[in-house]
Formats: sequence, structure tokens, C-alpha cells
Amino acid sequence: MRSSAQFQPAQPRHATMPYREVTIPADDARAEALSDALMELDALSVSVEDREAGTEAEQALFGEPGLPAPRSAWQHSLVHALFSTEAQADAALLALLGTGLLNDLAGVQQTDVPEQDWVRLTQSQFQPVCIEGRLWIVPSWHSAPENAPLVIQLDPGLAFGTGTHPTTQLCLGWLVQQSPWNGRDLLDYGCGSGILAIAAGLLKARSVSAVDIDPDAVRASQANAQANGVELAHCCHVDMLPEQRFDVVLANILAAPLKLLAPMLSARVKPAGRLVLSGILDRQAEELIQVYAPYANLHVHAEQDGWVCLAGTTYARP
Ligand SMILES: C[S@@+](CC[C@H](N)C(=O)[O-])C[C@H]1O[C@@H](n2cnc3c(N)ncnc32)[C@H](O)[C@@H]1O
Repeated sequence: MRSSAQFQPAQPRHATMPYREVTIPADDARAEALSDALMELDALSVSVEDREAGTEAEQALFGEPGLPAPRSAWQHSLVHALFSTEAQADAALLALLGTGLLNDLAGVQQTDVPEQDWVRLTQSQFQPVCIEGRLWIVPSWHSAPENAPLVIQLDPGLAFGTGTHPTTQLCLGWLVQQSPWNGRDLLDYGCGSGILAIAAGLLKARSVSAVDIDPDAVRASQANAQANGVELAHCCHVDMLPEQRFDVVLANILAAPLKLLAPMLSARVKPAGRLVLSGILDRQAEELIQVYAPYANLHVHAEQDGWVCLAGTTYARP
């Protein structure tokens, strides 16, 4: 399977001709600039893969959720660009020759790529997810099982949180296990798609608020909550959240920001309220527990694929 550092989706095309793929070897210093140049030259999509993939020299290149990969390409990369026609592929290579991005055509390959149902291919990667046998996350091109007790309808979009990532599933699992949430006010801090806030709403929370630093995430959360019939008390940029404490605060961010946010996040929880943190790698758990020790008695609630979810109760403060 090709592991892409960067993938820009193909635009829809109605002809049944094959696409033309150009493959150019590049070092990590050039791969990103080359990808950008190929997009400028009308490539339908560009992806980058490790030239050593499948060999002993293959390198892992991934970032934690919400963060970009530590580097944009591998030391020895292959840049693949897809064009509508062979003529467009030839023209792009010609335009690149002598620009410093491509000195000659040594190692450059061209192949035909058969027409596929790209929409179906993309959709097949997002299947319904079931949490604790009760809560289903279902993309719009699937139907929920007939007897599914709770359903969130959610399509992949600009914001993180389709329900497929372990860090999200860990939080959802906690929410379902501890439900119902009648009489409790919940805050989803770093809401992404709003998936946790929506789940809390469906699990009968008295009120649910959702905040993020990313305006796209705020917009996505508003739209997704509305589509699922969940009313959000607040859905806004973090800086706009009114002074208020919550019975439960969930934050699926990452270990580094969670450390910095410890005093502020803890202060958002009522005394003896619940704090749930996710986006933490197994090896980071102990440090996070210590950082939050002045405010809450966090413990590892659950683990999935090397990620942990910390949960605990905040201390009563004077
Ligand atoms: C891993 S996603 C989690 C999304 C969703 N809550 C879920 O569980 O799938 C992390 C989200 O936190 C947001 N974020 C990152 N740093 C933040 C910060 N300091 N304050 C608020 N939100 C932050 C990101 O923009 C992103 O939408």
C-alpha cells in the first residue's frame, strides 16, 4: 500500500479514458516544492511515498493526531502526480525541466492509471464504527443498523474526528460507559468535528459546549451538531467561551498542549467533577498524571493501539 505524506484529492472527471501518472524520484529537500509545482501545473492529485517502501530501509514518517508529520517527505521519496492526459503530463515535465526541481528525466516514469470510481473508493475507507455496542458513528452513504440505540451521522470533513481514530474512540467509550449524563454540563475542549459533544448530547447531557482554536473545527461542529439534532450551549473559539465550570471536561488534544493547559483545563471543571484527557501516547501517560496531580487524581482509564485515555476527578479547592 502506498503511504502518502501528502495527498490532494482528484477532481471529478467524467471521461472513461485512463489517467496518466508521472513518478519522479526526489530527495526530501525537493519533494514538497516539486509537489507544489506539479499542482500548479494542473496535476489532479499529488502524493509522496518512501522510495524505500517495502525494503529494510523503509522509514516511518508520521505525526500525532492534529499535528503535521515531522517532515514533509522521506529522504528518498517518489513524487506521484496524476494528470488527465498524457499530453498534460508531458507538458508538465517539460515545464519543470531546468527549473532546479527537475534537472533531467533520469528515473522519471509515466504509466496509465485505469479509470476508477474514486468516490466509491474513498467512501469504502469509512465504515460505520460501533462504540460499546451502543453508539454508532455512520457516514451518510451507509445506513445505521436497524436496532442501533444511538447513531451519530458524520462524514469526514476538514476537522478531525470521524470516530475511526483510537483517541476519539477512547473518549467515546468513556462517555458511553459512564452515561446517561442527565443533569450534567459537559465541555468538549478541542472539539474538531464535534463528535464528542454530539455523543454527549445524545447521551442526555443537560448542556454541551464545544470549543476549538481552529475556525474550521468550530464551523464543522456547529454543522454536525445541527445535522444530528444536538443543541450546543456554546460552540466557539476557545477565547470566546464564557466563564463557567463544567461537570465534565473532555480534551482529546495531544500530550504537549495538554501539559501547558493543565491549570486552565482543570479550572474549567467543577470541584469533584470529571476530567478526561486523550491524544496521549502510552509512554506519556505517567508524566501527564504527574502534571495534573495538583488538580485531579487522573488514572489510565483505557488503552488502544498505543494511545491512552486518562480520566479522574478534580479536587475540591477553597
Ligand atoms: C485530535 S483532534 C480531536 C477532535 C475530536 N474532539 C475528537 O475527539 O475526535 C484535536 C482538536 O483540538 C484542537 N486543538 C489543538 N490545540 C488546541 C488548544 N490549545 N485549544 C483548543 N483546541 C485545540 C485542534 O484544532 C483539533 O480540532
